[in-house]
Amino acid sequence: MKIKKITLRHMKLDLLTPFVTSFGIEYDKDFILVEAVTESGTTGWAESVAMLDPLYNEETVKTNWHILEDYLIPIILKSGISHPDEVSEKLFKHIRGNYMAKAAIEGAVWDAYAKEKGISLAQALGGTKEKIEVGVSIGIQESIDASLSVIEARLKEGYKRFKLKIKPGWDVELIDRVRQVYPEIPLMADANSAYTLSDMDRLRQLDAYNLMMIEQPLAHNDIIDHAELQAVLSTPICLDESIHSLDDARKAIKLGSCKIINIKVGRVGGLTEARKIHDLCMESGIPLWCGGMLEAGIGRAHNIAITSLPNFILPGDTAGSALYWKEDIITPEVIAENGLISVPKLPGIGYKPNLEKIEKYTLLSKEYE
Ligand SMILES: O=C(O)CCC(=O)C1=CC=C[C@@H](O)[C@@H]1C(=O)O
Ligand SMILES: [Mg+2]
Repeated sequence: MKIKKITLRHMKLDLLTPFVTSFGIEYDKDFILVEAVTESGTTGWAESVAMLDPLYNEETVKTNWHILEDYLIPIILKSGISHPDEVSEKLFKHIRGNYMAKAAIEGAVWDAYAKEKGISLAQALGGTKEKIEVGVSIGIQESIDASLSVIEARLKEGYKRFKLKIKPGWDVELIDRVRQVYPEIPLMADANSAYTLSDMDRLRQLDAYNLMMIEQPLAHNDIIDHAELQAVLSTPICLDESIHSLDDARKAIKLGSCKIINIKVGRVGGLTEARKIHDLCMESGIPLWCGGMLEAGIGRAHNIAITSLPNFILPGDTAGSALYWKEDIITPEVIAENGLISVPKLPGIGYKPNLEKIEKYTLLSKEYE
């Protein structure tokens, strides 16, 4: 397979409601959309999950555009590709970091490859599920009552798991109140690195609430302190930001830094690496779930495909499009019915990019041949 043309688009979609975490507020979503056309005319699509500002990690829309334009696209356009695994294992191997940029173009190659084989992306990855269970990620609200109202609404929609963003001062009281109202719901907390080991006693208070996990309590690039914290917490730690590769996952498991891992395809450099982490975690008895980065429909489609692999045991963040966008850039939109999403059987990502909506939300586009 040979990619003859790549188009980058800087997209901007307005979130239905601002998304508040321990590190900032997102009112709308800027991201790069990658379109790759093969010599036989097949088109593959993927999204970069890099944010406008370097708040989740060091990558941004601008750094991605530079790495894609000056390094990754020239490599792809001059290479023959017999399998998408070659993109990360060979073609991009010498390029350090920039995982979200790499994942964006590797994902488009995977989509095109699956389409040329006439199989779904899920099938191409080795997925086994017909449906996936999904939950919701609920940002920091103006009040605990507001958080309770959001949970009530999502519970009625049938979502399978409730992730609450926490930070110092918005943690124990919040979880306590939620547990008073909802003693049994599958509940977890995501701290986005808002704590340090000095907060150990405060974090241990959360052990009283039967949380599924506490996600990324400590520094974004740490696995040592997380191992010390996990040794005293009965609640499983889930790592998100700390895991960028198969090697990071291996070391975190070896050290006992976590009992669960949140896979984000963009954070780990693409679907090939995500599948390798999946296989290691399956051998090691570490359950996975697929995290979200407020993706639009094409990114959500990739998340659905990877979540179809068997060790994605826990509900992920890939909720329905309607929770995020007035209108999505795919048809049909991603629909979660009673917290379940059917894994598409059509070739590739299984959702049709909506070119009219893509143009509507494109701020800038550039073609590379
Ligand atoms: O896409 C979703 O609904 C998940 C959103 C979400 O929880 C996150 C998005 C982006 C960065 C973080 O704030 C956070 C996460 O850590 O998972
Ligand atoms: Mg997270």
